[in-house]
Amino acid sequence: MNASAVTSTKTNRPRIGASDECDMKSDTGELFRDGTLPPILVRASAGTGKTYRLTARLLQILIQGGAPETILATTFTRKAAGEILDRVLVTLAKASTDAGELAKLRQQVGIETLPHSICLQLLHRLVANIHRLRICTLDSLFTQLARSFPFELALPPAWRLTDEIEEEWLKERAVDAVIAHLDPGELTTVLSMLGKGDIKRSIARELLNVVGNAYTVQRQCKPDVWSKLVAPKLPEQAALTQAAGMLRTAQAKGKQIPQKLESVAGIIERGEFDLLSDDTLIHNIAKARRTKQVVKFGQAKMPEGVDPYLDVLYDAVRSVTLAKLASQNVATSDILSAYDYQISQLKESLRVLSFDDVAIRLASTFSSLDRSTLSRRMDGAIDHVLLDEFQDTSPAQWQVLRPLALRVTETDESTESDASVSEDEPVAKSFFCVGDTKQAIYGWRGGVAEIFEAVADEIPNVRQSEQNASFRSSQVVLNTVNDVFQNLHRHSLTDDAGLSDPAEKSMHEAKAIVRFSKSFPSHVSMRPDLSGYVRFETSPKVEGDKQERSRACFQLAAQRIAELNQRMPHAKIAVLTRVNATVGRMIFELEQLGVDVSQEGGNPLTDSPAVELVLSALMLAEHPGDRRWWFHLHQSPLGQIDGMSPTWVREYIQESGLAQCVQCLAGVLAPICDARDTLRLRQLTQLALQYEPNATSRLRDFVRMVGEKRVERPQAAPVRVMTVHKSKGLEFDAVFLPEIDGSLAKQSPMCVADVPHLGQPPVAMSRYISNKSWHFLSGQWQRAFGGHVAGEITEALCLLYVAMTRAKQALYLITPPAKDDTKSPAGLIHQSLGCETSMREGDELLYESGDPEWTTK
Ligand SMILES: Nc1ncnc2c1ncn2[C@@H]1O[C@H](COP(=O)(O)OP(=O)(O)OP(=O)(O)O)[C@@H](O)[C@H]1O
Repeated sequence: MNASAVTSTKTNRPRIGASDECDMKSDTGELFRDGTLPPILVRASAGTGKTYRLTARLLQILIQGGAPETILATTFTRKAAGEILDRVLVTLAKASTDAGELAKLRQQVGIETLPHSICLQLLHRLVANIHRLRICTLDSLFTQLARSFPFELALPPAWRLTDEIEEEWLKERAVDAVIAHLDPGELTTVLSMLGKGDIKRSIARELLNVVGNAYTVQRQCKPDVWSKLVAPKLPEQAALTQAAGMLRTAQAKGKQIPQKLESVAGIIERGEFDLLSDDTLIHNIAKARRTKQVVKFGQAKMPEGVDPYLDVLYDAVRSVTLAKLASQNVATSDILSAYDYQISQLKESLRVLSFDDVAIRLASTFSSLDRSTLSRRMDGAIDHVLLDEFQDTSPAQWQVLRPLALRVTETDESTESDASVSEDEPVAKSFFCVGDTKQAIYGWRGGVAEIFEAVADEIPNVRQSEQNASFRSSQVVLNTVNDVFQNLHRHSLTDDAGLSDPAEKSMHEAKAIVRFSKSFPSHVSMRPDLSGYVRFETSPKVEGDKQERSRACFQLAAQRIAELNQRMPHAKIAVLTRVNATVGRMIFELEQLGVDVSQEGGNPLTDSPAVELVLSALMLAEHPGDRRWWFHLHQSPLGQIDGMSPTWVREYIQESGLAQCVQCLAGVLAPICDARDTLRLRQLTQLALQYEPNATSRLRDFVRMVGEKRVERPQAAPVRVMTVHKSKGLEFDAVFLPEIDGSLAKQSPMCVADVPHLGQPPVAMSRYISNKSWHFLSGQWQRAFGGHVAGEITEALCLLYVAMTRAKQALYLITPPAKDDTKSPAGLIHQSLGCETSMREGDELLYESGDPEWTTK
């Protein structure tokens, strides 16, 4: 190794470089020569140290003299960004003084001669320039970028970002405005089109649903995306009349077929084709055409000679069905345009933007900016791009990142002539991207795992590497993970994978499962010393509905957790649920057993009765005539305040502000509060302080915000409950999955997008139709619908993978009794693991591996 420490003459910063003759190899396997780090894309399985790898790259750049302001590292959460920065600083600090730590750092960055002194110099330099180092979330990067391009992005002066709650309110207000601007005739027509023929009970709810499902996706598309699905023409009237006559008079045996033909002939004559959209005969015609067989009805074949007339019938039904879908698409497009107008007006008047708004404006601006303008306007060039959790990047986000990524990977002259690059210094630029397509669980927020694949195509000379050795999980846990995901083909769900009929939803589902399974790499543990345990069991059999059955799972999980918590009070235990709604139910079961439990991401403050009292006082001021609030306050110390009345509260707020008033009311309640309520009241006052600068005149807006905003306890309890989505990036000694019984596929989507080019916006969009009607669709649309379904199944598998791989040592899987081949995660696990005991009975141990008496390391 011939590495030497040098100091860059121009910038006077510490720098370590490799000689021309010698490559250096770090323990991450990256080679670099003379200050050049190769562009690299790492496919890293769960627990294999993405953060470690990214931190190593960051340190390599810094040690080679990369200036902090030229580095951009993005990750998924603010917490992860903080962890990366901490690791860089702590690593350098330790390596400055400790020989052992220096040896580790040398190994990590691949520089055997790295001295203490350089680490110390770097540390000083970094601390002095910490504000210049961009380690942030994409949201935060985009906000910074937006501030550099206010005119191009047409941003209103003094704009601010909305949060999720405000965004929901604005959405509701915009939908109300859309409804108010439709005349009653338009409203009925639009709703009947949107709701597929039914006039929905709640107009606003239906519109909110449409907006929630389609608005974000369609914003990135061309305006005509909703008109791409075109219905074929109805057959000529003469052909229809002839078909009706021929079908009616066809010589058919038996009773069933003549009756059917008579009935369809009548429908043809009356032109009521939509009655046949879901008809078995129509399905059979479609199937016979696809399989090149004769048309059957029941067991019998259709009489000879009617085929051409059945074709006319089929074409007519197809035309009418697709025309209806096309008109629903137009109605959806109209509603979304009206909504876009209203929400844009509203946001402009309030001078607010959401993260999505910023990303979309940036995406369209960045695609037309040249690279040197980009560098100049961003307060200097970014020479090093490091992207974490890349699988969850959305197409719009990639459009913003792409020019930055291309700038640091292209070696053409335009990039070399950037003003910010000094001529006597080697151009040190680098690109690093890490992610795991098996963990792509944010499809619903616009994340598209395929973008990961697109990077491999778009970034010139990018090297690809894969890492599957986990520093997190025990081999026992990983063996189960390997067995589950590599044996998914054992489930009957994959039986249709051999089909070649794109009109069959089950084929797309089956193919997605087989694809996932075939590309699943074997995971190995780097911690052979770690004891581990996996247990898969059914909960007791209970009478009752689904709610009761899942309650039995939660109770069993709570019981096992209470035992574990008693045996190992310091073990970190997590219960991961599929949906938010069940988090509270699980917490309830644990609290019943006296387990100290907290919720990741927090609960709304309304989980405290003391907070509820303060909110009642505010509601009383807003609605003096409503006795409910009086009644609530009456028995509490707030009811005893001298002169307490709606006027008293209103005047207090007018004179001293909302936060002061909340603090005063909290002070009155303090003597009767336990530690938990006291903390929640303090958090309520803080929330009021944050809310005050942008407060509306209506107190109920504050009350509603408190009811919706999640506020975390400052310190997590040893047992935590959260959704799988929230658990991303986290790890626990033991993980409980008590909600693996739900269907793998989500409910039918509201709309489907046709995305022929990876990572690009959709070229066409349509409302969804049920699988029974897919045969009416063109090949292009069948692929789009199938692709959507496959994407959802893949996401469900990703969700299970993320959940199982959060476990360091132990994994507990609990399901209610069910059929063995049930189409749920539990069914997949049961079949993949080859469990011999059936899932049908309660209290059954289905699978066990490792040491039930495992202990934490
Ligand atoms: N090279 C390494 N040597 C020792 N421990 C490591 C190494 N890399 C990572 N670890 C440890 O392994 C665990 C998992 O690392 P990390 O969280 O970075 O994984 P990850 O790839 O981001 O996982 P996931 O994608 O599942 O969130 C952490 O406890 C981390 O400290």
